[in-house]
Amino acid sequence: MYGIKIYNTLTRKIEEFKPVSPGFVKMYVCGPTVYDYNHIGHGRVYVVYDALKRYLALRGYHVLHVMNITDIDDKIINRAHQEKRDWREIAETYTRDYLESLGKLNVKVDLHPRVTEHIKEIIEFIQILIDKGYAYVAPSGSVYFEVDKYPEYGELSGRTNKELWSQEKEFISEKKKPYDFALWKAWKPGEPHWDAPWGKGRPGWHIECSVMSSRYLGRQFDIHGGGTDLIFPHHENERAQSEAAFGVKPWVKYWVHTGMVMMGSEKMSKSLGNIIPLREAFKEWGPETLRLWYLTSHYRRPLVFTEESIRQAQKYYERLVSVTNTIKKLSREAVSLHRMNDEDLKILEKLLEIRSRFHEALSNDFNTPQALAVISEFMTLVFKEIQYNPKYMLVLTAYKLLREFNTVLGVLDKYLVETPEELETLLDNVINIVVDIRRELRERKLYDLADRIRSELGKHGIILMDRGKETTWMRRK
Ligand SMILES: Nc1ncnc2c1ncn2[C@@H]1O[C@H](COP(=O)(O)OP(=O)(O)OP(=O)(O)O)[C@@H](O)[C@H]1O
Ligand SMILES: [Zn+2]
Repeated sequence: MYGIKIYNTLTRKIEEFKPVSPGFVKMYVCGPTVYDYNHIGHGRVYVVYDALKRYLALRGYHVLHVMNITDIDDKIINRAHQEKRDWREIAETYTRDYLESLGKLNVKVDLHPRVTEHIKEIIEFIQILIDKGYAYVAPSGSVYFEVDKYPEYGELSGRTNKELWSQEKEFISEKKKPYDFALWKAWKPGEPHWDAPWGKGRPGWHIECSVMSSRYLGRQFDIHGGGTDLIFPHHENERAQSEAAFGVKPWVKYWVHTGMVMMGSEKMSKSLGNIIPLREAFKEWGPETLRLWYLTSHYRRPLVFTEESIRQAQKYYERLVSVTNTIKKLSREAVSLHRMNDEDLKILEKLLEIRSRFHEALSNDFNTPQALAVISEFMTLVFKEIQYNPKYMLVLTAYKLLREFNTVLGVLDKYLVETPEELETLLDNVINIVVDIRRELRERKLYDLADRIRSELGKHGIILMDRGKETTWMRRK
């Protein structure tokens, strides 16, 4: 099997993937600021890391996936003021929308830490930075990270020129340097606040991710994700804070960033007003199509929204459903044969070669569009060859492969489970076979075996009634 390789934004190279602890992958992804409905740009981040996690799990790793919820922030406070609502209510409303969206997209996150539930840890972390001389308290009571104390600043984003570091201009008058950034924001009237040793206030944005990732994943972990829009300043700042506080290098082994969902040549963004909310997209195209659409482009590339590209994803999804139904039908009807001819062997080899290329694509910097192209070849093989040569072994192998593909795609779950009706039919068929064999046993006067079958089935509520040579049966409800 292919070794997994992944692109690391920090080194700008595709690297061999080796987690800090063998077999255990710790992954942190920057989640949403819950001040508005999620749009289809956010959905890409959710789906890409979920699919990556599923692939790593398929390759035998245990993955712990943490995604934070930013439930206190300038954007939430502003929204609360605009709408004259409590900031907690705003956060609650859009957290619900976020969690519902994940459910629809079939994204499973292991832990969802919220900032407001980690204020104590945030204060302790800031205190460490102050004690170690990396942070200073301004006269207002705000606390800033002193960027000049961390020599590696700018490496992640490739901004080696300090001129390009300037941020949080509104605090410029009290910062030592224009590029220092807030760890703690002093309280202003009308704003939520918590008590801290240097005065009441609330956490800055970047500190939460350093704190919550280390709280759940330890002081060093494997994958840190989020959109490319977060590389500067957010991830640059997170890295500076964490490496300064822990003295561990590297804090994160692989920085993995997803490209932006674009509207034409612009990033899809609330502030530009060019968004499509996820909940509308679900109604229009369905979550499965959307999930596949995200995977049609390489995760590092921008993904430009067009109706045509979504329609293509929809067609692909319909074909996947159709191939699933075909395989299920064949698996019910296929005959088990003990012999295999050369033609069968060739098809079996083709199936296994497809499987191998599926893994080759995904293990090489998680190339999902290539994996989808390989699955497309698989579908053609089922429709053009296996359908007309439904040997049990070929059908079963195809079924197994489809399940394996879906482990990553995550769009066929409802088609791959047997429905209650299908299970009923299966059970009826199995009982009929047992009853038939029992009739033969009775004909051969092997009454002890026949009686044992009747009493064993009886224990499971299946009652056999003999009348002469014939046997009828019923299920005790
Ligand atoms: N257009 C987009 N395409 C892909 N990912 C995006 C897009 N916009 C935001 N993200 C990602 O979604 C996650 C949550 O982002 P966050 O809540 O900070 O978004 P935001 O910046 O508030 O959105 P907006 O720019 O629309 O206001 C982050 O990982 C971010 O990188
Ligand atoms: Zn973050």
